[in-house]
Amino acid sequence: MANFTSVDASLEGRLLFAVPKKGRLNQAALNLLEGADIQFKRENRLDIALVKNLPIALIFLPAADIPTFVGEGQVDLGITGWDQVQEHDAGVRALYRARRFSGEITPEEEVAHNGRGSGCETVLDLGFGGCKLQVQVPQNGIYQSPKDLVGKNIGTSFVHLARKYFANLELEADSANTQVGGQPAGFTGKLRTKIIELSGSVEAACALGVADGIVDLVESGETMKAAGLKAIDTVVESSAILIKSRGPSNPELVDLIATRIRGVITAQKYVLCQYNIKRSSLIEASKIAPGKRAPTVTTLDEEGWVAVSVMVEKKRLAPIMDELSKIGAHDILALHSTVGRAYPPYTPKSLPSHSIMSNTTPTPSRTIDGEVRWQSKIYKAIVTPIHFVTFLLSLYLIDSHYRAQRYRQHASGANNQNERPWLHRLLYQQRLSPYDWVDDHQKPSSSQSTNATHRHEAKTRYAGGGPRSAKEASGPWFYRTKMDAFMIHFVLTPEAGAVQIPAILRGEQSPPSGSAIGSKDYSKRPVAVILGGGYDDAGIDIIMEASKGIKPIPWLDPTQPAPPLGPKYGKAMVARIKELLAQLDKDGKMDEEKVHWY
Ligand SMILES: Nc1ncnc2c1ncn2[C@@H]1O[C@H](COP(=O)(O)OP(=O)(O)OP(=O)(O)O)[C@@H](O)[C@H]1O
Ligand SMILES: O=P(O)(O)OC[C@H]1O[C@H](OP(=O)(O)OP(=O)(O)O)[C@H](O)[C@@H]1O
Repeated sequence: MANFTSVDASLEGRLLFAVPKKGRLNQAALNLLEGADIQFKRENRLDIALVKNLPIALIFLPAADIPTFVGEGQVDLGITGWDQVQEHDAGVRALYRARRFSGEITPEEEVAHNGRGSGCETVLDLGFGGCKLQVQVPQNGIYQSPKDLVGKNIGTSFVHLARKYFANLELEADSANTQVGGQPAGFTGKLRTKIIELSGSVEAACALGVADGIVDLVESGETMKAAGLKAIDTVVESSAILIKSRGPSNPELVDLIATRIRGVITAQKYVLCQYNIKRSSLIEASKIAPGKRAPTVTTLDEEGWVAVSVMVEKKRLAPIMDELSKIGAHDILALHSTVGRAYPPYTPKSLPSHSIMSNTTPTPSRTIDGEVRWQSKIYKAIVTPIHFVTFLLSLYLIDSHYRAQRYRQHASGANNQNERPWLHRLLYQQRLSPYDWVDDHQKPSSSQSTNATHRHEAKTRYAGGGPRSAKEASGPWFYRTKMDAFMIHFVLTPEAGAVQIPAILRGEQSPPSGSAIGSKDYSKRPVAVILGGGYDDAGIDIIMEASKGIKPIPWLDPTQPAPPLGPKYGKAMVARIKELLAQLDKDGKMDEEKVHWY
């Protein structure tokens, strides 16, 4: 039972969000909340949970009651089934119709109330909880069509929708009779069909002689079949939806949640399918799985073979994998859902060298040869700590080297420099780095003026730069040479990007994050999304789809030929990014939602 009084005060200022407390929609709704980074801890038996990272309180309610709470405006937002919203709507209409019949309200007042509907507005379809509310009768019984059930007993949990359905049937039957007998027809509010309200196990009603037919939900059809029933009509097709009240307390927060959930749904809808195939079959394979834009193709070391990554709708994955294997695709792998198939069945020899599976498939020495495995354990036990310590040491050395260099170069002018100026210049070639923050009250010298001013402008625009604290602003002349001054936020996976990037583009000040990299300064919105080489078209599509229409911004895609990975790679890519951004800025294209290659 809900303990509302004890948490009353803490609900103050929070958006109330109703979530199904049990049943078919419960787990999927909780998964969505987790994906949207809505963090909460639900105490045992308490039906209210305060969200830790947003001003939201979750209210756990039966799915059937959620439309009532949202419709009445006591709760701002809710997840429930479309069928439940329809049932609530039919109930509200029935109530006003009854009041009109009793003379309590006028026909005009009834129309006005109906115009306002149930008070619930659909925000978005959540893509799960798909089912149909169907009229069902005994498989071998005497009823063949819905009209055979007029005047009979109907068992259901959806009494209002069932009443509406049979009222229409009766009206149809009566008007047919009118045409024959010449009597006036019209629904009088008295239903001849008897609707019997049942709260569960509705399918048992016919066998037990309680009802002649039922109106109940069907998904797989297993329950119906097991109860010896068959469907003869569909009343409503349903899936889970996000609904909001007419006047939510915080419309911006409602939009934010909707955007995050939309991102999660997009990411859930697709999987990344990877496979190896002969280049000669590539065109045929692209017809089977064209991806959202185009498949990403990588040449393998084995002559004539390529590795392909492509985004595939999850529900079409199995037939697509079958089709691909038919035309000779090998090592088909679906990422993010851990579903995989290898054609032909895996043997170490059958793998093309350096194929996409080589990263994920254990090497023979690790999986087949027990002795080697034993040796490698000892080897690992000795070498891993050495690697770890060496890694930490090298980080320390790099950091202290650059820290010392920054101090030497910039500590309150030349007086504080340890070396003589000529030696300093010789050693460090003092010049601004691409990511420098140039202090506002410390104007660049005339020899640096054009570049530095340009850089200063670029910095302010592209990175939202400047001192991070008052101490830093009043401190010694300080250069920030680390990438995080330029990069606000770093995204690790397409799924994370589908949630995090839309949040940042919307201007959220504390968007969800899975990485410590980046300045995390969200006070200015970013001006570009720079896609790294680790994302292929499929991954990029997932993020872009979720971010569509939020803020027009250039998306920089590293699809041009690049130098091989190595010391030159980073520098070259950064130079290209900067060059492209400057060009887009010059051409006035920074406000267009477009992909540009760099
Ligand atoms: N078999 C099903 N398959 C998919 N979705 C379903 C199915 N049954 C119900 N639903 C959806 O889930 C919603 C909640 O139904 P469910 O029976 O799980 O609720 P509940 O709160 O547990 O109620 P009850 O106690 O009556 O079972 C339904 O309104 C419908 O939208
Ligand atoms: O077509 P199927 O996949 O078999 O699903 C249909 C069943 O699911 C729902 O009941 P639920 O299991 O939620 O329990 P209930 O009968 O107590 O409502 C519905 O009322 C059906 O009985």
